[in-house]
Amino acid sequence: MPGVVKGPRTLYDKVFQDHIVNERDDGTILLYIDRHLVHEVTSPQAFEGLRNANRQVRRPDCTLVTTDHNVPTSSRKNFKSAATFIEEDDSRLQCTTLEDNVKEFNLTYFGMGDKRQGIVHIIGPEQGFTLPGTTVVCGDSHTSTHGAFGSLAFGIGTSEVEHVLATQTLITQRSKNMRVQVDGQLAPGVSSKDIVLYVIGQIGTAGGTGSVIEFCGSAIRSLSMEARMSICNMSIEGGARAGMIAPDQITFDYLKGKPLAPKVDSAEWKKAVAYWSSLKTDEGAKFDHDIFIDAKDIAPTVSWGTSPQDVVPINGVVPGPDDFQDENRKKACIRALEYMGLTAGTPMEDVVLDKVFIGSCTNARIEDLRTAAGIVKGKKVASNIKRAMVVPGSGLVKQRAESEGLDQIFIDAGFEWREAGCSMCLGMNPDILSPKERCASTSNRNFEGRQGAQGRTHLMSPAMAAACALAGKLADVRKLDGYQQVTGKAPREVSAEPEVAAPESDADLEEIMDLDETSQGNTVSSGAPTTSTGMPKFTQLKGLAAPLDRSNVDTDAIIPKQFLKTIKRSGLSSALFNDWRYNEDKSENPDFVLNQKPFRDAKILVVQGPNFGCGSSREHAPWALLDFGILCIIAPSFGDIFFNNCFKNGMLPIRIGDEAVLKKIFDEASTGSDIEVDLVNQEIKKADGTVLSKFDVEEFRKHCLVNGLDDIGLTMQMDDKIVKFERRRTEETPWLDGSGFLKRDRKGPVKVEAAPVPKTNRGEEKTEPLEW
Ligand SMILES: CC(C)[C@H](C(=O)O)[C@@H](O)C(=O)O
Ligand code: SF4
Repeated sequence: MPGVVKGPRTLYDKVFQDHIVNERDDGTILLYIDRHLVHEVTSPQAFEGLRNANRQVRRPDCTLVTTDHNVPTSSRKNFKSAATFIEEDDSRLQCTTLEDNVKEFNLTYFGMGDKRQGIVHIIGPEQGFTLPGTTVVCGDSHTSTHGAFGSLAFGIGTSEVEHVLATQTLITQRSKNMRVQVDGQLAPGVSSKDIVLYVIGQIGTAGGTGSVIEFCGSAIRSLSMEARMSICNMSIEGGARAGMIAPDQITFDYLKGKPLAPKVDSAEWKKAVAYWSSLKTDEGAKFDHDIFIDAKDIAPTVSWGTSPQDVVPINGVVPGPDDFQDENRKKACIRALEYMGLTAGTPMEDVVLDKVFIGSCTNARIEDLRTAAGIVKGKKVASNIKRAMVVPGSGLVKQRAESEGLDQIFIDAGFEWREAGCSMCLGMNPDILSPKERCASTSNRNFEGRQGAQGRTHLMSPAMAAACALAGKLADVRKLDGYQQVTGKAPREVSAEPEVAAPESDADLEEIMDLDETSQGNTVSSGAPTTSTGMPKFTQLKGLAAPLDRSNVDTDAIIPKQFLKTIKRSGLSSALFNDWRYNEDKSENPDFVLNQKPFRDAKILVVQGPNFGCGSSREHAPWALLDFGILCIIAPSFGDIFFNNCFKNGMLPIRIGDEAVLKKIFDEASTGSDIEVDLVNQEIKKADGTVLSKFDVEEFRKHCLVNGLDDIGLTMQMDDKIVKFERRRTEETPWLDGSGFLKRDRKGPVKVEAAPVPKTNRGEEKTEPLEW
């Protein structure tokens, strides 16, 4: 694990260091969190945990809540309340539970009746809630978006959401530093989405694992804030913990006039800009990994497979297994071609589409909509396209687009103009693909089943999606007349006036601020368990180990979206690996390992391919594994958030990097013999006691697992240190205490007394002391 940095520091080192409340000798750090965004999918169990332990939200003034994943994007003309508007029972319950929680815990909430409602990663920047140099978290993997402001922003699981709500801190470790430098001029037709797809194609979906990526270079500096957000948004698809871009004049100009940013030209603004300007990587700072990219090598890029690393230039062809050296990638390619219904060697431009989706937290900002509208203006969507949708990222983006007449351009061309939400990015709402439908999408994930069971997703930029809609197949935007006017802005000089969308005028904001902040009342009470479930001690585990020969197993595959609409942690076992475990007629797929005789009772999963649990932050993935009976996963590498989430649930993920050793364990597991995982001695053994491998585990995590400790209770014992940190924060960066509408009706930060006796998640009193 990287240690404290002496000498020149990176942007990440600086922001991280500025938020350390406490550091243990083993590198476990208590990190202060400035900004917490909350949505309906990953919060119900967290609020329930607070309620069960009689805890409050420590900083309502630093917490902003909205609803996005479940909301229908149909017209809200007759909207009265989420309770009456949302037809689907589980979706409605998740949204109304959120509304109950925001009322109970006194939080600021943009509900469906509020113009500021939208995708959580669109509304944070839009409101100036996201500011340079802050730590930003959300129970959502695309929190990385906010790193475009030079903040350290990352996704967390639901247990960590609860931890932040209760303590405004997180227990974490330092990440490695990775630099992706993109220099030169982007060619016309090439956008920031193409940059990030290209980068992921180069580094792979595990390329950034364990790292925070700093994006820099002249091509990045020339981008607007919205374009930068699209890049940082997808750093998670490159496996990184977060993506960051150093703040500059473009950032400051974007923030001017935003409701929650310091007032322009006030003393606070000047102080803030002086601090923000210091947030740059020092000359000579060390990066653990360095990637250099020449912007002119990037063409409009599209995905062909089921992982965001499966990309080619639009004028390329569908690759085949022979194009890959690595065995895991060869196997994954065969699977992906079959799933996507593609044949190696087919020109990408020959691939015929069914649907087009312009939306998501990657590309549903005003600039994205302007670009797409510029392409389709005066033209028509091809007749073979069954449905083309534009879904603005927030109510304010929608309002702005309508004031510019973009809605009419889209409607005239044959697009549907929708209300704000996540929509078809993952289809937790009514917007989904039917089986085998092929979609051009501006979203960020092309995993199996992501946009609908058996749906086929091709990722691309808004300009490209617009061009595809017109062509009815994958198309090269550069072949359309006049595309340069819309997409081919020459990169700006760094010092030039930024071409960012003008901030909302004060008059607009006044009107917006007068809107009712809390959504309409509802009467559905939470159905979450009233007692917490608890975390048994983990010392030794002996049992069957199921061998799984797959790489890049994403959390969408571990538990698909339709099962996330629960407000409980339990009962998810039947949903585990749903699309692999069951056939279309719901019968069991006999080829899937967990359906095979001995492995139905597996307690351990041994995964042969890398990057297990990549993608979404959904803690439902470890909950489903746990509910099935699997307490330990052995794999070459893991997605960072999933890895973390396991520990929070008393589960042990073990990294075995040595291929030969892993093969030995895999082969032993395949025989159906028991395997023993001895956490105390950090050994994996055969049933007869022969040691197959030693393994590493961080000391603090081991301590918590072995003793079944609840880290919220532990952290609350550190209240004096948190209070001291907050005092300093108020003095040095006063703009971070609640301001604007977040201050309304609040008399300063809420003070929470430290719990006298720490309790476990299950409410048992703990006796095990821990030295911080
Ligand atoms: C629901 C949420 C946990 C998830 C995420 O973490 O990314 C979702 O936003 C997604 O895009 O899959
Ligand atoms: S990735 Fe999609 S589902 Fe996830 S937050 Fe963004 S828009 Fe919503």
